[in-house]
Amino acid sequence: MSQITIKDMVKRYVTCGTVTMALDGVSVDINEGEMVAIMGPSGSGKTTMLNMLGVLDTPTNGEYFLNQTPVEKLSSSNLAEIRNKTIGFIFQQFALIDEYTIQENVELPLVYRNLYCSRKDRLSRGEIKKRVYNIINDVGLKEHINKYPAQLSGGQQQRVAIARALVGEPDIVIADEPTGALDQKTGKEVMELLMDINKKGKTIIIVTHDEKIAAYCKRRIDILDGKIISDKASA
Ligand SMILES: Nc1ncnc2c1ncn2[C@@H]1O[C@H](COP(=O)(O)OP(=O)(O)OP(=O)(O)O)[C@@H](O)[C@H]1O
Repeated sequence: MSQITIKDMVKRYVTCGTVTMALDGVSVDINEGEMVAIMGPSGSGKTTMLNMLGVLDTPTNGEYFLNQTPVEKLSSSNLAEIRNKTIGFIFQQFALIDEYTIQENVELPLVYRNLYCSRKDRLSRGEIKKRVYNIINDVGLKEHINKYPAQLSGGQQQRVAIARALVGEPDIVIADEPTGALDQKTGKEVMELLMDINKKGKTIIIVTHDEKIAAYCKRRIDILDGKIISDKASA
């Protein structure tokens, strides 16, 4: 059964009387455990689609079912919970907080979660520390846990961002050009890490314009002018 179903999704922007169809009738199903690349030239609608998949934005028309639940029926607190618990996000420029240590950056999703969840579901300080340590260890950065982002290389910073995306144990990881700010060798290491995470059962959706990065994914969806023009297994 599909984890994600999008049906006839349209996103229309109107700026100074000019209409842009950023998404023009997109339909797609993504199953649990898939690793999917979304590809297309600049302006084709990739980021718009990612924003929809991540429930960061609402479509003009169309439907989105996440685990068979219609997203449009969810309250804003349910949506916030999905963004915190069900989906982990990774961005091109890492989006780490410079003034926070690696430990503090990675624990942020759990700190936010404690603010809204019921008292009985709250994680103790000790549990948070343990989960953060384990995930930082998994991405190979335990000796850097008390450093600040500026003291790490680009590849290491992206590993921190991956740890932060995973610490809440999401089912789906969404990555927007995760290797875009990295050299080729470091980008390859980050993709190998994402492949390992996918092998553990997480669904991974990556926006990229890089053929080499798309080749790590089992499925490739090409977008042009807001429409899916191809959806197939990677060669
Ligand atoms: N907030 C907005 N207001 C108006 N138009 C927008 C807005 N966001 C995106 N667009 C337009 O929608 C279209 C799709 O943009 P989108 O950012 O999704 O493309 P993209 O494929 O991610 O491009 P890139 O690879 O350059 O990031 C573009 O024509 C863009 O100019």
